[in-house]
Amino acid sequence: MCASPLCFIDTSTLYSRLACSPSSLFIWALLFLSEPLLQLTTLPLILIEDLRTKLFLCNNAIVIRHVMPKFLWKLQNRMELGQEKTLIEAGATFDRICAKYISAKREEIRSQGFDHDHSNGESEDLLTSHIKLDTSKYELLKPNDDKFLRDTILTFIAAGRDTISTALTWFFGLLLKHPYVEAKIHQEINTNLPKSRSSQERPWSAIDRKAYLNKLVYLHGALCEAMRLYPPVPFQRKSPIKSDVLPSGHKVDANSIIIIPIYVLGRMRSVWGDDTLEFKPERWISETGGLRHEPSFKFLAFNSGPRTCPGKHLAMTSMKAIIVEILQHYDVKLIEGQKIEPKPRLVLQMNHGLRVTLTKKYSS
Ligand code: HEM
Repeated sequence: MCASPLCFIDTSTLYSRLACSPSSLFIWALLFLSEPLLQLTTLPLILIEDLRTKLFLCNNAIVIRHVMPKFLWKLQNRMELGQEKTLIEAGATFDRICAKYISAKREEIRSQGFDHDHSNGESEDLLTSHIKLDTSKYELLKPNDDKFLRDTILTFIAAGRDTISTALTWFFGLLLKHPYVEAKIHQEINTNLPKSRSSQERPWSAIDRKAYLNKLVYLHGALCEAMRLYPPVPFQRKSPIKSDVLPSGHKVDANSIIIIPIYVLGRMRSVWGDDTLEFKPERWISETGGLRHEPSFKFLAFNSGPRTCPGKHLAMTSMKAIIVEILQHYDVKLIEGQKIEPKPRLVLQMNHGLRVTLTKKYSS
């Protein structure tokens, strides 16, 4: 039975809050007890909100650096003008937040003892594990340097936040226009996931939960399909350090700029077939019902080669966990009459966001 719509929301904002909020970090922490290095640090909520706004502004400013002549943005930077002023202010906010957080974390580690034992299953967050790095093994890493720790936090927050929120927004945009895909995902969830447990029962362990999510092959395929059509990182920019010849025979000079259009590659008929523009999760399912492996140099959403996204598995599992939670507890409907189109940015957000109604489901 469904109640009347609970709210109307712009999901792009919601997911970006979620991907940055302690609650999603909590979900991630639950899921990844076995992969402590991939856990994000948990920042206090009020700092997260400030940071979220500043990171959003940076996204625009960084794109402008790609299209504006270098001397011009460098001049703007020196004079603290325009988008560069935004970047400088965002940098200062970020430094302030990180400085507080790093010193609090160092204090916490000091009070618990450097060799605090985690063998009881208690997890260690990313920042803690970086502060405790064994410098005799990792000579280039500098755990005593706050700047190194700040840059590490920035890399993980920037790389994991907008990408996940964008992928989820496009996923729901496509899903809600393809009711048969939605029905198949519901069926897969109902078949594979046990109903919610009573309060007497032992809560799901991270391992149980990860194992359930691994069974959701069709959902996995649908997510890959959404990212094939709308890759959160729509292009990549690379430069060779010395002149070279590409496998295609093209010569490239040292420092020349090569743009790899991932959005375009995901839509090429010669790569994906005549139905390339259709949203077909079946593309990712093998004859035996398992996942069809597509090489990373063909499906480039997470990049390929030595710089492949290290958060790939974390991202896939956390996105599946979020989708299952939403679909199990809410009826999600697209608000009619909205224009859904991409906004060409560093991260491929929707131009006007995605407006949906959420109706809470009640079990009868
Ligand atoms: C849907 C989600 C995600 C997508 C589509 C994605 C995609 C990518 C892509 C395309 C790159 C390569 C960028 C380049 O070299 O130009 C990358 C790098 C990276 N990603 Fe992700 N990512 C996602 C989620 C995450 C998450 C959740 C984390 C960590 C918590 C993460 C951490 C990183 C890091 C640290 C790098 C830099 C790796 C390097 O420079 O070698 N990503 N990601």
